[in-house]
Amino acid sequence: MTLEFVLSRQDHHVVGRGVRHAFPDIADAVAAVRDGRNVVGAIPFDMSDATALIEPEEFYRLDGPWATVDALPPLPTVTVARQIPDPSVHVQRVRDVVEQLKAGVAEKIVLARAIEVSAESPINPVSVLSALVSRDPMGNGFLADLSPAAPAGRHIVGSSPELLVRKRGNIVSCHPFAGTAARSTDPDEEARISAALAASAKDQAEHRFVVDEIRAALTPFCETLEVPESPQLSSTPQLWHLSTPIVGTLADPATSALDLALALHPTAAVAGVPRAAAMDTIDSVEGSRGFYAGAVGWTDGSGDGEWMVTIRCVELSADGLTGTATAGGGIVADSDPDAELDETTAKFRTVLSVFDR
Ligand SMILES: C=C(O[C@H]1C=CC=C(C(=O)O)[C@@H]1O)C(=O)O
Repeated sequence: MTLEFVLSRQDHHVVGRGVRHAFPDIADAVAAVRDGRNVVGAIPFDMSDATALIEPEEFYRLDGPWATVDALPPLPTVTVARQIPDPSVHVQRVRDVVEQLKAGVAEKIVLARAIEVSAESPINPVSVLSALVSRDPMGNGFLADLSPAAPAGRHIVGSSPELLVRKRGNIVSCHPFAGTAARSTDPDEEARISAALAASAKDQAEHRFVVDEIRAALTPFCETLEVPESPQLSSTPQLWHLSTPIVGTLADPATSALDLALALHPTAAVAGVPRAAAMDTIDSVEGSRGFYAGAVGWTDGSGDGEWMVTIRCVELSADGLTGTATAGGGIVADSDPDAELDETTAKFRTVLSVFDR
């Protein structure tokens, strides 16, 4: 049976194989969960686009991060075919957005850019997933077949550190990330970089927008909600981030993880504040984001589930010969456009480094 879906975390992983039913329309997926069916897959950034959600034929959850015993094809060499847009255009876009923010159009807007790579032989999505999970001490990784959203055969694969929402029984948790600094191999530099990130007023502001928005979105669902006053430092192999673990108890335990994901998505970690103004700017500046900056995850027939923010990822074409990685960063009024370009470059390393020779 084909592998349609994997979500790997440090303590467990979920796999979906085969397609019993595809849900290009999110409302059908929500109804399926209410009927006690398992739903897995990917939700696009723009909810008016088709979703890539399915009820798999086989659904299982096991302890520990995902790993495979199958022999996988090695990853091919890739070359950068295109940058979308050219890096200088991205810098100019950030400059323009900073001016808009200063003029009061919005308070925060997340801008992204893409790198398209060409491969000499097909990139196997499972090989990418395997490389990503084995390199991440947190065991984070995801793979989703995007066929339900057509055209068939595309996959999105990545390693996101950002938990959009998890629901177990009546406990709901979120772990938003926003505010970034590239890591160093030098321990003294590492200490300096992480301390500077924790002390950065610009990054703290960027982060606060996300936490405030999540608090507001979760409050109507919760009996209790614990939101720490200030963020903590979290790391991935490439980056330092500010992050805030949020935990609540649900007023109605029948609220599913998918219901909660839809109430939260897209957060200000990928869109901005106010959301509508940010989405308008993103749409007019970048065009469609597809599944980047969406949500990827699962909800089982009991309503429990887990959804990650779809970042640090690459979308693979159906023939596997092209991969498009996308990375973005939150822009606020005092953002530095050149630093924002560097930040996206550092974020691309998560997925593009798997092709390094
Ligand atoms: C939008 C992305 O990252 C988000 C998550 C963590 C830090 C972010 C930042 O510092 O801007 C972004 O909000 C991305 O990786 O493409």
